[in-house]
Amino acid sequence: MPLAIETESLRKEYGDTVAVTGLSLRVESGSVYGFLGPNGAGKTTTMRMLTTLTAPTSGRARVAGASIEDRASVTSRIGFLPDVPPLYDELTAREQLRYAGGIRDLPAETIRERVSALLDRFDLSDDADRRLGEYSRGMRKRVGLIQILLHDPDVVFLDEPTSGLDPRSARTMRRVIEDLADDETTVFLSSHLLTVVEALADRVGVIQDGRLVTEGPLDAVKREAQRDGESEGLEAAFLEMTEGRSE
Ligand SMILES: Nc1ncnc2c1ncn2[C@@H]1O[C@H](COP(=O)(O)OP(=O)(O)OP(=O)(O)O)[C@@H](O)[C@H]1O
Repeated sequence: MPLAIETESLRKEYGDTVAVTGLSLRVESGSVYGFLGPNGAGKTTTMRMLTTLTAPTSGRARVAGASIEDRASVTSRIGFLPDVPPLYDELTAREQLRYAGGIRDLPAETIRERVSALLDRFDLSDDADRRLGEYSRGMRKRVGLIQILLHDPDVVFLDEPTSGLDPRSARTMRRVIEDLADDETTVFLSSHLLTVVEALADRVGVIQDGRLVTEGPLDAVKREAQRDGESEGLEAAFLEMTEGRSE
């Protein structure tokens, strides 16, 4: 299996704070990788390094076949949905998406077709000509997601994709993530919502205090937790593996 993401001893310092250290990860193409950790563990920093938004202090990484030092190659092959999607309140969803397609240098006809098709798929066609300032949080997440799918990326990074969504919108988001994986898109999914990761991920990594404390297929991580713990499930695994180390 080719690798969609490969990192070697990635480290990021902010002044005296070590946000991420010794991070070595391998994510297979077409898989869904769940990246779990409590607040401040280093999830966002990792995603920002892998999406070339911030440079590591040391270490190396390749994403979608290119080094993260080669910003243009990486960004042309990936999409990144941050926790709060970057949208212009004064634009309508359709205007925002056409603008985003233009930044990607997509042909106008491709933009028109893909924007319409994706608005339809995400149930936003009826609201496409309303201003984003009037959109709910869930609707904004969906527009943010369409925005990063316009150029048909090989790898998508989703930071807390279901946070703040009602159950119905969260279910839609989970279905979209499944569809992406079915289409061979690699999904790197960061969340502290264990249910999301448990439902979707092939492999999981648990990060705590900037370090990867466990990594592997979902079943193996669960088994590891069951050997030590009393209760079942990834939530128990997660709590076991993060709580013990924060003292
Ligand atoms: N720009 C920055 N300047 C200084 N410190 C930072 C910066 N970004 C992150 N940090 C610090 O790095 C550590 C990791 O933060 P990060 O945002 O990556 O964690 P996280 O796992 O994404 O947390 P959350 O779930 O709360 O978003 C924290 O101690 C944080 O305070």
